[in-house]
Amino acid sequence: MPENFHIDSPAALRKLPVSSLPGLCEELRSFLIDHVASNGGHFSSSLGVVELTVALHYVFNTPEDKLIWDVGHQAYPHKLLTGRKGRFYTNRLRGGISGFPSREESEYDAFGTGHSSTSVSAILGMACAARYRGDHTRQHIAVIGDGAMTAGMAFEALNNAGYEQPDMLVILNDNNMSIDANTGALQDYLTALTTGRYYNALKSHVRTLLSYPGQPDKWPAEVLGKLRNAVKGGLLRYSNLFEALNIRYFGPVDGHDLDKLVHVLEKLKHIPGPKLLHCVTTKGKGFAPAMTDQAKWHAPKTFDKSTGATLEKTSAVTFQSVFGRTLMELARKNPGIMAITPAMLSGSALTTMKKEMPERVFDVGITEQHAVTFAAGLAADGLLPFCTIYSTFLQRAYDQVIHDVALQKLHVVFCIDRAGVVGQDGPTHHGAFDISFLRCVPGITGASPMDLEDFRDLLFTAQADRESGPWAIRYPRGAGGPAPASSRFKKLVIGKGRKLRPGKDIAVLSLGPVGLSVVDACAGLEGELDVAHYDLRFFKPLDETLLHEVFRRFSAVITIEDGCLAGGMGSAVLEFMAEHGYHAVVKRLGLPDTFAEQGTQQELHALYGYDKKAIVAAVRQLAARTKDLKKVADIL
Ligand SMILES: Cc1ncc(C[n+]2csc(CCOP(=O)(O)OP(=O)(O)O)c2C)c(N)n1
Ligand SMILES: CC(=O)[C@@H](O)[C@H](O)COP(=O)(O)O
Ligand SMILES: [Mg+2]
Repeated sequence: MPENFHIDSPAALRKLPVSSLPGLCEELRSFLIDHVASNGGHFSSSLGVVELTVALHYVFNTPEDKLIWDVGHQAYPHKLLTGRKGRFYTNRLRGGISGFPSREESEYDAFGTGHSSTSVSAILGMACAARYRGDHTRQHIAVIGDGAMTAGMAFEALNNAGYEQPDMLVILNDNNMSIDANTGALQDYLTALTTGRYYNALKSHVRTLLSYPGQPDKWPAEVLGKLRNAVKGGLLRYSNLFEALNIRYFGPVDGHDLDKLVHVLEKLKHIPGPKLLHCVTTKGKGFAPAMTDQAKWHAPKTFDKSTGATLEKTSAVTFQSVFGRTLMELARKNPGIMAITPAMLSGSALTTMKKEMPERVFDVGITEQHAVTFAAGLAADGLLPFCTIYSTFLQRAYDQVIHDVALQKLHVVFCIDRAGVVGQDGPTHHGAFDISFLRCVPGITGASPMDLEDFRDLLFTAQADRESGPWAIRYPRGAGGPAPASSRFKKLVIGKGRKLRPGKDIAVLSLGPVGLSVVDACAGLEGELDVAHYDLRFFKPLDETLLHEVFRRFSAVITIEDGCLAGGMGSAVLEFMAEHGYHAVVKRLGLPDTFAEQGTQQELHALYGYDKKAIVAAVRQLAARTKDLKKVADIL
């Protein structure tokens, strides 16, 4: 057994001599490589912060001292060192530990994360709370990556911290990568800092100047003092972004050098006020393939650890690949089309388009709010932005959707990726709420394709009519049934659904790819029940003609959506029914009023009652119930 393998608590860690720490890091790395190779998960960010994690828990008195991991996808070594090594085999699995820090899971997880750029605000809140209580001993540390630092929210927090001046430490983990290459002027600035071109070079020139022999004798003390103040307080301070915000800047420091890290962190413990330590690390450190192709190894599926070869090969055509290809196809014909992604270039399948037409694809950093208003600006000036955002991250930009796009009737097409349950990322990442929060925004056209061909047609239709205002097209993570049969586009009628199957016993209304499970369920019920199936396709505007037909013909209706029930498509159908005075028994299937847990998408569809089996059961149950009701009505 490796020497330090038993270390799974910071208390035990702190008993080790500093000289043992590199050995522990090696063991943690090899555990991580083994684990992710056989289970998949977030990988290279965790590999990059092994030394930093060990040093932080070594120097600081966690969990009394508060430590927050931004995004939290790099927190695997933190989990291993804080009592979760034994349960780590359940990481991201249904019922297992979360892939992100979670307050419910451990007292060492000072703040739940998953979405980016929250750590500085949260640690500032804790630091101010401690100050208010008169607690001046507790330490407050946030670890934030260079990608996460691009978000407005991180800067809002720094701005506030520089003003409030509580004792807190921000560790900027600069690995020069987001998921894909980090973009933006900030990254250039950080690179300049790490290569010592500006701030540290200036600092050292100033030091030399101020200690030049003989000078103090020649210049009057008052003049020298003024010069010193001017240089230190003005020139030096304003040549560093963080110093300019009243946050003391330290670094850059090699984030893999344990001696150095322990030494610097010990020192910083005793320096009051807000401080930022610029730590330089390598994403994927210790696993050669991950250091070579860092984007690919952000969150791999299972792989062979000796070769780096992927083990899970799938031939399924995904919504993402169809999206990437279709948008390029449309953009070749329509010069107004632009693509925008807030730091999810490869996840949103825009990498190829970026290569082919770089000036028409904007990776704007982790800036969902900016991404939406930037798209609004492009649209206001006559271009046709396809603003591609994961459903869960669009939550951040709700006001921008309403105020900057919808209110001004701008033709922005929101491509809402990862809609519905996403799988093992769990509650922080499920795209549960978008139908509900978009359905109430006036003027938006909201749609969800059932299959890949329909998806292409929706994308085509969304760009075809410049007067159609904002669009939202939601689609899930992963496979979308058979590949599109046709390479031609059909212009769809906005707000029109389709009847996929006539029937007389019961009607099922579906929205999006869950419709494919309904198709299977109906086939399974053949000969037993005659089920009608309607694909609503649009959740706004609703297809009122279709709904009149449904409620005139059926007294039992099931609605199915991959999203939350509260305010969702089923709710819209109920509103329609009430408004038009129809009476029917309506059973809604979708996500209940809880935060959906983690698990594979299939597991979650089953758990929340909208996989094929659950649909069959729901149809049978509702059919039996309405039969009974009919009998009672006949007797009465
Ligand atoms: C609000 C939000 N937008 C996007 C993401 C997706 N995301 C997760 S990690 C990541 C990159 C973060 O880069 P960085 O902070 O530098 O950490 P690294 O991966 O380099 O360790 C992105 C874009 C997210 N989690 N939250
Ligand atoms: C931590 C984070 O937010 C991303 O890494 C996210 O897990 C990516 O999800 P996809 O794998 O669905 O792109
Ligand atoms: Mg980074």
